[in-house]
Parts: sequence; structure tokens; C-alpha cells
Amino acid sequence: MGTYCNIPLRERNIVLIGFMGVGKTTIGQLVAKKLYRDFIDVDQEIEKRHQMSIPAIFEQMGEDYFRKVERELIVDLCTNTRLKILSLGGGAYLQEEVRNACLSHCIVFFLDLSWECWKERLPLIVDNRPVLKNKTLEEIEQLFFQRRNAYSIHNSRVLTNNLDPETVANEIVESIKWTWEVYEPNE
Ligand SMILES: Nc1ncnc2c1ncn2[C@@H]1O[C@H](COP(=O)(O)OP(=O)(O)O)[C@@H](O)[C@H]1O
Ligand SMILES: O=C(O)C1=C[C@@H](OP(=O)(O)O)[C@@H](O)[C@H](O)C1
Ligand SMILES: [Mg+2]
Repeated sequence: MGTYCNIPLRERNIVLIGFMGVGKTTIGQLVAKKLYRDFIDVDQEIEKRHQMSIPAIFEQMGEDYFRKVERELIVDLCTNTRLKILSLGGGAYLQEEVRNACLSHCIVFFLDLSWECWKERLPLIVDNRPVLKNKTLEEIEQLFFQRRNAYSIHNSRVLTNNLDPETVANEIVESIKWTWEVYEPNE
């Protein structure tokens, strides 16, 4: 894992990626609590800094503006912070600069969910995800599978089908502790 990175594994930020609605925000928060670390949800941070919701930013400033702010914030967090749990928005990792910053400074977990299971989440998220607005289910399915190409570049994948957030968070914590012990055992 990342031999070109000189940040000790135990200090690297843990980044959660994956499609909208897979649980990055919910699970990131739980992982942070379990590891006694600070949690940063990139979307919530952008909302806080702008005093606007993500849908309002999309509507009033446009998606290109949002993507720029998102990219700059993630690159900054990856480069200048340690020991954080970072939940990205689902589209962030499509940007090469974001992928490079995450993969070269952090440990990247891909939260995966089958299309069949994901479809059941749609009603929970459709109202405040501008990217899903005005799309047919077929178009969303296409996006779901298209984006998997980018998400496939990760350090670790967790399949979350039929698992509650607590169980997924425990799996991530176990996996990360195992990685620390194997690659950087405590004396
Ligand atoms: N493992 C899970 N099982 C069932 N529902 C979940 C799970 N993870 C998240 N959810 C629900 O799905 C919705 C989207 O979760 P969220 O954490 O906002 O996802 P993301 O940040 O990936 O878009 C929320 O209503 C949340 O309660
Ligand atoms: O996939 C996307 O393009 C987006 C995902 C959202 O975050 P979640 O993945 O947390 O829903 C949010 O960043 C914005 O609505 C755009
Ligand atoms: Mg989120």
C-alpha cells in the first residue's frame, strides 16, 4: 500500500467512497466514533462554509462550481490533515485529482452495494441529491455502473448488502486495525 507515501498508516486519514446513498455519511460518523477520531463529511463541510444546502449550491452556483469547491477541499484535507475519517460525496472520486490525493495520502474504503439493494434506498435520498433529479431509473442504473470504474481503484472494499450501518462500521474498524497490526505492528 502506497510505498510513495511517508505518512505512517496509523496516522493516515480514512476515506469512504461509493455511490450516493450507500451510507458513506452514516457509516463514516460511526467509524470515527469507534476509533475516537474526528469525522469530516465533505458535503456537510461545504454546506457549512457556504451556509447553503448542496441542492441550493447546485441550483444557484452550478455543478461545475460545486465540483471545483469539492475537489479543492478534498485535496486540502488529504494533503494537510491526518487521523481523520473523511466521507466524500459520491461524485467527488470521479475527478482524477481527488483520486490521486486520496490514494497517495489516505486509506480508501469503497462502500459497495448491489444495484438490487441500492434501488430500495432511492426513496430515502432522491429529494436531496440533485444528480438524481429528473433521471429515469434506467439512467440512474447506467450512472451506478459507470461510476464503478472509478470506485474500483481503492485500498479496501466492503460489501454492505443487508448489513446495518453499525455492522458495516465494525467491519471497517476491524479491517483497519488488522492492516495497522500487519504493516505497522506496535512494539
Ligand atoms: N447500511 C445501511 N442500511 C440501511 N440503510 C442505510 C445504511 N446506510 C445508510 N442508510 C440510509 O441510507 C440513506 C443514505 O445514507 P447516507 O449515509 O446519507 O449515504 P451517502 O452519504 O453514501 O449518500 C440514509 O437514509 C441512511 O439512513
Ligand atoms: O454523486 C454525486 O454526484 C453527489 C453525491 C452527494 O453526496 P452523497 O454521495 O453523500 O450522497 C453530493 O455530493 C452531491 O449531491 C453530488
Ligand atoms: Mg453523504
